[in-house]
Amino acid sequence: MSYLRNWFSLDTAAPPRVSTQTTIPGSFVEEGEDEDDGSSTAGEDDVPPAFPALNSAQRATSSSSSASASASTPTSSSTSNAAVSASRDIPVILSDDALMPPPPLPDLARRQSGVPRAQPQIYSSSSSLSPSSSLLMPMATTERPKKPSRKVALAPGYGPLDWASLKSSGRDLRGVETLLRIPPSVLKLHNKKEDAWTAINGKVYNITPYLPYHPGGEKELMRVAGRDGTKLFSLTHAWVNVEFMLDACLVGFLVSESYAS
Ligand code: HEM
Repeated sequence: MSYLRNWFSLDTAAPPRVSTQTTIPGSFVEEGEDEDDGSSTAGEDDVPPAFPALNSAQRATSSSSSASASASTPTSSSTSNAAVSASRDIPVILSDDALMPPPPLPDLARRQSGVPRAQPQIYSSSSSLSPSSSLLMPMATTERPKKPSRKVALAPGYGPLDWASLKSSGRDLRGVETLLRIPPSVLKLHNKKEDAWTAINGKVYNITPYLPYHPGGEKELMRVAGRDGTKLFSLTHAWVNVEFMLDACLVGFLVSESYAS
């Protein structure tokens, strides 16, 4: 308890109490309420380290106030060293101005109802973070699709996976022995459902086997039968990997009339 008294006691002018108890050298004396007078040699060893530390920033900033505090405290010659250091160590209570300012309010707490929330910093164009790294609701679920899907209902057994397994089945989907050089005049002869070719990005494909598998429907796909369908294809779905989808249907390469002969 003596160390607590040293910390918090302001009554440093009070004369030290003289212990009436005799201490037998070498015997253990428990540091009880009344045994320790702070003046014995053994008591000095038990004085806790100064708090704040002697070289701490807190002590440096509050040196003026603690100096005045100790100046106003009369010290008698009988006051122990521990008591003197205790008067210097009185914790200084900081005013609101001296305290660190509180952290800014989180964004949600600052929101007002009806007022749209400002774009968070991580969405700024200079940021490399994508919106998916935010805790906000994903944009995709809140926005309506710009255009309704024009996909058709495919017959059972004609889904994308069925097309993939047909491609890898080894069945002939080309209808030709070797890859050909095909001029536009030859291409336009293949414009019937049961014999439909189209050219996309310079490659000519037999699209007949793919017709029932096309998610956009047979009718749409037949619009490019017998001609160069590159433009219509790209306008409709440039993201579709036609080279991969129709690799098993490749019949040759589109060439100019003069080059074909
Ligand atoms: C010739 C090679 C073609 C291939 C391999 C092909 C393949 C595909 C594929 C994979 C899809 C589904 C796209 C998706 O899920 O996002 C699709 C959708 C579609 N395709 Fe094609 N397509 C071809 C040509 C064409 C052509 C020439 C047209 C004519 C305009 C067309 C019209 C459509 C339409 C309207 C859709 C539905 C798009 C939507 O989701 O709204 N396709 N096609």
